[in-house]
Amino acid sequence: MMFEVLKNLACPPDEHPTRCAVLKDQFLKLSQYYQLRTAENYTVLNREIETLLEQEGLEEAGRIFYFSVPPFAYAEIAGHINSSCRPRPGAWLRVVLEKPFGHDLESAQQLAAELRNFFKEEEMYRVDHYLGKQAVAHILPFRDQNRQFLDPIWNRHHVERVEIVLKETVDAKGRASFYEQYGVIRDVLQNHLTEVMMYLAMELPANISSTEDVLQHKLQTFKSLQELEKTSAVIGQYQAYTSQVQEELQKAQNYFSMTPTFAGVLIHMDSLRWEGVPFILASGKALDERVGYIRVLFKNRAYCTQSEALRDAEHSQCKAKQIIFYIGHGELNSPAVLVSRNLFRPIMPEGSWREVTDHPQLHLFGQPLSDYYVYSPVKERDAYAMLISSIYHARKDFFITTENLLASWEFWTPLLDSISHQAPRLYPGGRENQHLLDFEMLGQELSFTLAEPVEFLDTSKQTPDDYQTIQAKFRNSSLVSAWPEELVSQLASDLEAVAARAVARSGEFHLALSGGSSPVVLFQRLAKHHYGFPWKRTHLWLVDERCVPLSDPESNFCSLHDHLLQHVRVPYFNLHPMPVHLNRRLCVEEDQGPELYAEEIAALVTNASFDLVLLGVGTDGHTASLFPHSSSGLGGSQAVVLTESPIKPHQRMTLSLPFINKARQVFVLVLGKGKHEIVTLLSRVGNKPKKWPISGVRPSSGQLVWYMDYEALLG
Ligand SMILES: NC(=O)C1=CN([C@@H]2O[C@H](COP(=O)(O)OP(=O)(O)OC[C@H]3O[C@@H](n4cnc5c(N)ncnc54)[C@H](O)[C@@H]3O)[C@@H](O)[C@H]2O)C=CC1
Ligand SMILES: O=C1C[C@@H](O)[C@H](O)[C@@H](COP(=O)(O)O)O1
Repeated sequence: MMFEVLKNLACPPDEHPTRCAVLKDQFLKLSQYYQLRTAENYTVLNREIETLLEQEGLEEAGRIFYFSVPPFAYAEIAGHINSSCRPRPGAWLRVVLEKPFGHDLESAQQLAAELRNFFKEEEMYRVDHYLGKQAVAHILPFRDQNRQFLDPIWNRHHVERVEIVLKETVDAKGRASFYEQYGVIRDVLQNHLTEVMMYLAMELPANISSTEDVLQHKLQTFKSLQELEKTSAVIGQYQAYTSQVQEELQKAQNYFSMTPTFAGVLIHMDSLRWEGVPFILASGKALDERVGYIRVLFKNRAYCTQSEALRDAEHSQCKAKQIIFYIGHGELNSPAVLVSRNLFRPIMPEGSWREVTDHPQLHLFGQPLSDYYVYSPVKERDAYAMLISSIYHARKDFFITTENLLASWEFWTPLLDSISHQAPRLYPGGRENQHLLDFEMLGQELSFTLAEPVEFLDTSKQTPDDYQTIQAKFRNSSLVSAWPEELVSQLASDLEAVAARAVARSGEFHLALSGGSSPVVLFQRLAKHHYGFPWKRTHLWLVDERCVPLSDPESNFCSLHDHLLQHVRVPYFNLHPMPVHLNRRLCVEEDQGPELYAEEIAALVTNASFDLVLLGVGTDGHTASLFPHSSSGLGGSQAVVLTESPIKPHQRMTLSLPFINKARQVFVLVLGKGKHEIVTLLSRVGNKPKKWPISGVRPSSGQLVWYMDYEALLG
């Protein structure tokens, strides 16, 4: 058995064959093979270690246990080590764990909790082998040693974008049982590429050798990551994957895997340094080349007057400016750090990195190699060799702590959930992929640049007579129905048309908007597709508000700000948030917030009649913050009232039903299967606002239009 293992062991490429044979021999002498199944097996192992130490007259420094076992076995093995195999007091214990460390936040928390029962944090070494790769391990030292050059430019004013990429030519053949449960985001992006991103984006600690400081700065960066939406990612799957899964997992011929083998994800950060800078993470199997790199591309604002022929070719300010940490493989076929010559000459540690000056006729990222200062390691080292040596030296810099791990899962899990039923784009694999997987950024969203070719379309996704918008009646009012994207696009266009008519008529447009999740897609659509919208003439009012500070993420105004206002130019004096936060108190009756809002409306809106009110519907039939059996707002003469919601946050401020009914137009947006039941019920009931407040929405002299997607309408 040991000989079999040894046959497959290789020494580093620069090790002389004779010395390699000696090393293997030594390794064999020091190795013993035990099968560890029962608690007794571990007790025997412990006894034998102690006997051996005694025989050799050695004092034990410590023990390393390397868990090269599936994660389901972790807890059991950890328990045995803890109870029977800990070294004597004074000697250390180090356990090495390999990913996967969970599947999502919940499973990672569970695994972490199980391990915590047996090991202290400092005893655990969670491996992310990318942190052992030389180019990655050099990011922080590079940033540290080149502070003088980087300080002014390592920020949103100078960085155009950051790309962190791991492309592979291999596919998942032979590993389907693992890969099918994980996919590329869990396999590569959640760990390797995220860790690299942290090294690039974190604030640099004064002392980069302080593991604790590095960790704290990393955690701070995790906090600044903007939440990922479904539209933050594009996913693909190589065509042969499903048949490999069918074969390896003995699945039926009609089994289709939804596991992505390729993903591109767009990440933004809410930090002073990085706000607005796109971080693009991409990885995939069965791609055209094997390469890993990190590319920081700087903005180029120079205009060069002289013709190209007369410019200093290497240092011209008109050339692209970039810093590349080349992880390996690809055209260079070795790790490297490259800095555009028109940026600065980097300071590199002499003993471990050397400058490469004989440039082959290579082009890297659009530039000849001679345009860069190029450095490569003096001695190439395997990532695992570096990590294992760190374990011996108790250096924890390159390992993943529990906090770090959970912060990463917390960030990725919502995206993983939101795309779990999304069909990945199929790609043929290798060079044949051509431009199929190219993607582009549009604001906060990513999309493939090419439309999906017909031969790859998954017919199960096609919808009957789709993409047509149905015009019909619902509760005797106009109904527009379509698939969600078309519906929202129609609603946004109709809204712009209403705005244009109102501005033509009166010079201004008074629009009252609801909160909650449904209008968010509309806000995003308006922000990104309606550049002719008369925002300067638009007054924005709130239909309802939660009694929280306006900066609270629960606040409707905050959501309106994040998804719409920050992208368009509405004069600030045309913004009318509800006064829920007065005298440092939230919705206190004596503060008379509702009365103040009603006065503001009366002062600015002709006849106190909004041009357009946008509403939604809750599954219980509530609309605005008017809930079933509410004691206020369903009748009476008040324009604005305080109400109680059955769900948190309970206190609300809302326009009243009679006041909503004064509007010139009311649009009701209803999205999703979850609303089908209430829609069916509403199609049958009359005017019963006490039971179902939405049923009382009947503008007295205005128009009501329902915008419902097919799932809400047809289930
Ligand atoms: N970095 C990566 O992408 C991947 C890492 N891994 C990790 O690499 C390691 C090895 O993976 P594979 O060789 O594919 O795993 P495997 O499923 O082939 O199992 C490895 C060994 O664990 C032993 N084992 C299973 N249950 C055990 C138990 N209760 N007690 C003691 N031994 C037990 C098996 O006998 C086998 O020798 C694991 O830690 C795994 O999580 C696995 C796949 C991908
Ligand atoms: O951790 C992983 C997941 C695997 O799917 C992937 O093939 C490897 C790539 O690592 P490397 O060959 O070192 O670039 O890493």
